[in-house]
Amino acid sequence: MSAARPFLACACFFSDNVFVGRYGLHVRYRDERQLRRDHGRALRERGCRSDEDFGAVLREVEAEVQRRKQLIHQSVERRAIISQCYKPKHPEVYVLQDSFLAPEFLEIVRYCTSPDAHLDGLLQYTESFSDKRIYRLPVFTEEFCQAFVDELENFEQSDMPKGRPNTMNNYGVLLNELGMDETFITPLREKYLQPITALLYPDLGGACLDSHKAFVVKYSLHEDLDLSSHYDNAEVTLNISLGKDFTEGNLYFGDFRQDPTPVPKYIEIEHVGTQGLLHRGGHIHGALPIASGERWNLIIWMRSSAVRNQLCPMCNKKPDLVEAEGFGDGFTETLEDDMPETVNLCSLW
Ligand SMILES: O=C(O)CCC(=O)C(=O)O
Ligand SMILES: [Fe+2]
Repeated sequence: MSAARPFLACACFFSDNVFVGRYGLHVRYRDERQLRRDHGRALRERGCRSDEDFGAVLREVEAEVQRRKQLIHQSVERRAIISQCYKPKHPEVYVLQDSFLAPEFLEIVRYCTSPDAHLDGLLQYTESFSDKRIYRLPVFTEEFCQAFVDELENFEQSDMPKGRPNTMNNYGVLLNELGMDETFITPLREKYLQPITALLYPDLGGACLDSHKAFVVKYSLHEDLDLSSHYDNAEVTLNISLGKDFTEGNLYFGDFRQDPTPVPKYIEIEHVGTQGLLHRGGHIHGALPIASGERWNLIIWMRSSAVRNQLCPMCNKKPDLVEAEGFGDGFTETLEDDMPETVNLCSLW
């Protein structure tokens, strides 16, 4: 079974999807000539005109590639330091309990795990947005969200080493470094979320989401205000609003990555405290700037090795597998025996 195998990453992490913040553009980077050839025009169109401008982009991209190369090692070190030295303010929030979850969410999970559960039945419990396969559902209680954000602020104010949540968000917390994967996020994914995603996204491996990357992102007026358009390194994403109070900062969604239209139509969706939005990871989206307050979200990028082993969602090629720590990027080695003529996404459905 794939679950027993170590999780791996795709080598494209060290060259593809490098975000150039100042021009809001994702680029691929092998060397300077290739960067000019592949992205020179798009960069010029966004205002990168002089040699100095281009030099600054080159330095930013090279620094990001270097950061990625050191990432695994540094993350392991941070995790060790945090587990030895950090004193949680709310130790109880590290271990998932039913009491953290909204009664309506537990009701949805009960429905999805019942023998006759079906998609139309589930849709009675959730709010769906147009035909985009985006769903809103209650997840946590207010009390849990408050205690969790208070805990994260305590961590933020501590002198513990902190990593960036992903290549685009600068502020937030990587939950595996806080030691929350085993006791919180994995049980949440396996026991509560998977019955739901199995009905909503069977074609994306929703019944066999076997790993994740979970982090909290934070926006405030003097930190990140918004998030540029992107797609996630995930088959299915859950984005839960933890508060605090904020105005504006809606999410927007455009096309599905593999299905772009010439003029994408965007829809805006408001984030409601304690509630989650489920969407396909490959759905292009971003967050509009907040106008006041602080916006904290728990993001869970859920991955299915059965799906991504066929095609890496970040480079759109057969993954070039490289070793990784923990869940890596959710790939596993595919053995000859696993490969029927047609891809058996997952034996559970
Ligand atoms: O801030 C948000 O609500 C969106 C975050 C997001 O899309 C991401 O981190 O992948
Ligand atoms: Fe995202």
